[in-house]
Amino acid sequence: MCVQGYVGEDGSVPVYRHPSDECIQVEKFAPTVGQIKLEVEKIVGHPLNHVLIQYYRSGNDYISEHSDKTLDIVPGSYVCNMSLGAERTMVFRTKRAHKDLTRETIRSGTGKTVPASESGDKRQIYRAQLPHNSLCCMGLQTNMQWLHAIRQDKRASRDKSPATLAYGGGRISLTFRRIGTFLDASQTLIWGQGAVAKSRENARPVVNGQTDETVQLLRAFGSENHSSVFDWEAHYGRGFDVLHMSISPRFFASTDAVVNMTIQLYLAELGIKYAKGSISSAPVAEKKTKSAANTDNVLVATKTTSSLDVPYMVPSPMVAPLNIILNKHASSQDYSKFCFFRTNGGQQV
Ligand SMILES: O=C(O)CCC(=O)C(=O)O
Ligand SMILES: [Fe+2]
Repeated sequence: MCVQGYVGEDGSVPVYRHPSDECIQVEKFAPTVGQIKLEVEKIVGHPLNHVLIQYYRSGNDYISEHSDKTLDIVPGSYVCNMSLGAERTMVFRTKRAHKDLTRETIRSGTGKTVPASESGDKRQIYRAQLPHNSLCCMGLQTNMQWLHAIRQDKRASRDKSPATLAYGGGRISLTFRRIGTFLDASQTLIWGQGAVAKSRENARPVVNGQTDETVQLLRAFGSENHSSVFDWEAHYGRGFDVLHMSISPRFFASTDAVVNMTIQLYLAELGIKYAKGSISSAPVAEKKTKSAANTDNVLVATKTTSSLDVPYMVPSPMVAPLNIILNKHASSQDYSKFCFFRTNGGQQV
C-alpha cells in the first residue's frame, strides 16, 4: 500500500482519514501516476490530489465491505478506481435498512421503527468487473447508499477466466480522490474541510492516539458505514484533528512462522509492548448528462473515437458506479514504479 498526493510549494499535503491505526506518509505523485491522474481528471472534470495505491497479491487478498469515509472528500467529487492487472469484481450492496434508523422511521410514518424484514426492504447487489486498464468512478451519493467490497475469489484456477488469472493473479488499484483537508510540511498542523480549523491561517496541531476525539471520529465513521442517509454536517461538521489513531508500536507478521516467533521472543525479552499490525485498509468522457433525480452518479458515457472506450453503462436508476476503459498510460510495466505493501482487507468499522 502506498499513498501519493499533490505536494504544495510549502510542502503541505492532502490527508485522507479512514479507520486505520495510522495515516501513511504521502509521497509526491510519481510521474506515471501523475499521467494517469491527468487522464482521470479529464474524465471526471475535477482535480484529484490524492491516490491510495494497493496491491492485491492474489484472489485471496480482499477489501471488506465499506463505504468510503467522506470526512476529507470534497463534496460533489468522484472516487476513481483505476485497475491494473488481474481482473477482480467490485461488489456493491445497498446498506441494510434496519441499521438505518432514519430510513426505518420514514418508512413507518408513525415515528416507530419497522424492522427491515417487515418493511420489505431487499438489499440490492451490483457487480462491477474491474478488468485490467479500467476505471470505475463512484459518486458520493452512490457511496452513501451502497457499500462496496472486493471479495476473496477462492475458485479453483480451472474455474477462473483468463483475465482473472492474468498477471499472476495480482492486481494493483489506484484510488484517486479529491481531498479538502491538509497537513503542513512537518505533518503537525491540520486544516481544511474535515479539520476543526477550516483555513490554513487557523491551522491547529494534529491529535494522535486514542483520545476522546478519536473515539468520536471512529463513531462517526461507523455511522457513515451504516447509514444511507448520512448527515455529513451533524457527524463531521465540527471537524476532527485526529491523524494517527494509534501510537502504540505494531508488529506486522511475515508469512514465516519461525521468523515471527523469533522476533516476538526478542520483543518480549526486551520488554517492548506492541499491538498486532494490520493494514486496513461512476462516466464520463466528452459528453456528460446528469439526471435531475440522481445528482452526482448518473453520468452517461458517450462512445467516442478517442482513447476512451466504454465497456458498459449502469442504468441510471441504480445510482451505481460506471466503468470506463482508459487505454493510455497504463501498462503492466507501471508495476515497477510503485512500492507496495500488501492489502489484507482489514476490517473497516
Ligand atoms: O481496490 C480497489 O479498487 C478498492 C479500494 C477501496 O475501495 C478503498 O480503498 O476504499
Ligand atoms: Fe473504498
